[in-house]
Amino acid sequence: MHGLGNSYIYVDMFKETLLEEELPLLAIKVANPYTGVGSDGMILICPSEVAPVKMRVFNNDGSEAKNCGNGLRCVAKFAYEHGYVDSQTFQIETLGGLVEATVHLEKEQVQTVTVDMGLPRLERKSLPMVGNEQETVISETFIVNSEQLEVTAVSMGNPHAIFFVDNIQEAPVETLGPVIEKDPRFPEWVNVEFVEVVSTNELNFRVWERGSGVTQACGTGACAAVVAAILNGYSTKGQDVVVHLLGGDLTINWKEDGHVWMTGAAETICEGIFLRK
Ligand SMILES: N[C@@H](CCC[C@H](N)C(=O)O)C(=O)O
Repeated sequence: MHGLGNSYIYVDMFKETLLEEELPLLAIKVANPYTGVGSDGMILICPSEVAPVKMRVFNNDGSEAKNCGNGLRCVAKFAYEHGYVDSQTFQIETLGGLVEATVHLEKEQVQTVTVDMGLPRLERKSLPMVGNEQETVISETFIVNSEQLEVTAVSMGNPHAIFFVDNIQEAPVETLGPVIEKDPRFPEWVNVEFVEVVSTNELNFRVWERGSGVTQACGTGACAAVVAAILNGYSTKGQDVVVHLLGGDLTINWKEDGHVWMTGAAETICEGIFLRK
């Protein structure tokens, strides 16, 4: 399945049994475009004790992440269309906590999904980012490869470093992205986003994802970008902001109550059997 081209191989753990220790290598194998299926990683759709369904996310380097916005929309679509939930609004457990998803239907098929992504966390310890644990990181000077940038750091359950740029076409995604991803100031590494402000309700966005590299879209990253834009005075809370990603658009709203809402597409590509060797 994919959300705006951010593709994962989804495994239905209501039916499959996998050993915990084989998961990282399996993610690497299925994600390989030459000897596997090819994807940004692997997502497990699991039974949960606290919600109808639980999501586990593995990047294509085998590392496990705590959250995935595009993955949540696809898990919601899968759970609804496979009858694992009995209403259009339901909770999904993630390693980052519980979120609420609402599926929107056309002819009984889920086309788009809205997810209450919860509260962004801004203190350094929630990323984590080195420095005073309680401090926030808003437009802080960040020198990398002798270049002086300004970073805003936001956790959406997973860590994001956001850099505002004048022109998205010239954003150094593939050059600085991998360097910042593994910068020691982020001990658990970080997702790196470059954002161009088009207007108060429109952003252009490119991402270098932790553990996966350049992807077509990042749902948690788009949420973090809107939070960062508001923290930096480019936009305001309580309005829809359209984020243009390589794979399409997401609508994000950081509401007055502090919750971030994300709406966007979820699509099934194919279903099949992966032969494990
Ligand atoms: N593509 C995702 C995020 C996947 C996890 C991320 N690479 C991490 O390691 O935190 C999204 O849509 O949010």
